[in-house]
Amino acid sequence: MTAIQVDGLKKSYGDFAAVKGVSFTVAPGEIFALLGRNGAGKTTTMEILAGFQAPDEGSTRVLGLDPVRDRSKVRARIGIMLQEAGFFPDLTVAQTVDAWRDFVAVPRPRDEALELTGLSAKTTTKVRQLSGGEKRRLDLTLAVLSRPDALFLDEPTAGMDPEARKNTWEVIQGLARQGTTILLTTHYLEEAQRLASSMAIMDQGLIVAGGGMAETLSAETGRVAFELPPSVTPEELPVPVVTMEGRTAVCRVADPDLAAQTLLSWAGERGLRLRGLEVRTATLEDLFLDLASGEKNEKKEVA
Ligand SMILES: Nc1ncnc2c1ncn2[C@@H]1O[C@H](COP(=O)(O)OP(=O)(O)OP(=O)(O)O)[C@@H](O)[C@H]1O
Repeated sequence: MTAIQVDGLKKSYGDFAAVKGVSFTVAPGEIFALLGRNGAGKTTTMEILAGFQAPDEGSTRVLGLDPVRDRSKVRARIGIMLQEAGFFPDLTVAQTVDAWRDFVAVPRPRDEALELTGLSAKTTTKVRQLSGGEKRRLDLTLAVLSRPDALFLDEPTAGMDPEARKNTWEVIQGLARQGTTILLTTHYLEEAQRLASSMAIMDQGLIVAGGGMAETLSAETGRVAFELPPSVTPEELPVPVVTMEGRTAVCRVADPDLAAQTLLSWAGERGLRLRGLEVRTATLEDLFLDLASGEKNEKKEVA
């Protein structure tokens, strides 16, 4: 059973192909991150799933329904938080939530929704007096009012301070634990890595990497970095150095623990210290940088 299914999705704006054949699935209760640079096609994909736009080609299913043909049924069961919220600036937070509750069949009580997103203290504040991060939280409040089965969150934590971001992660994780399927986009890779169990990285309308977060990252090379001892050249080391970042030697290896052990015993035999030794498995950021440098190399080869 899948909550969201996308097969061969394509969408153009005039002559410009924004999404060029995208496929992925999201299981019920899963948090799925759609990642990629500005203009990669993430919002377009999300808007099609939320029924705001029709695809040119391909099929999409949300909770087993067609987001265009079964638009009203889908809308009743999903929550949406897009990049730009259309609030009335002169309404208070409470008035905004109350107005929105009128559109929802069985809405959460206003106070419960505001408590959930950490906005209880701002009930009587006018929307135009909210900070950027607080507006995102108000948007999230409206998205969860209907207790949706699937949530679409386009950059949900943009503009939030670290504490608000962490609180929002907890809200999102809590909703997923209760069974809500969540598709989110974000430019914060640490956020995606922390929240999502699956992901797709889009570039120029195509998925260039994707799958389970843990599986994808464990297939990537890890990183061992340390300060190169003054008397040593990178060529002498028992593990190949890929880059020097100032005096820091960086090795990219499949098994970073083993590489660190090899380096430490090599240094020990020579009475050397590897200051600032850092050993870690791959992060999403490494994957992004690898994709970007692979692309650069391809461009060089073509040139
Ligand atoms: N209504 C539109 N008309 C024409 N071009 C559009 C329209 N909407 C989006 N595009 C273009 O399609 C491409 C993909 O846009 P999209 O908003 O899906 O990207 P994104 O991955 O969400 O980017 P970001 O991270 O900046 O939000 C961009 O080049 C954008 O300029």
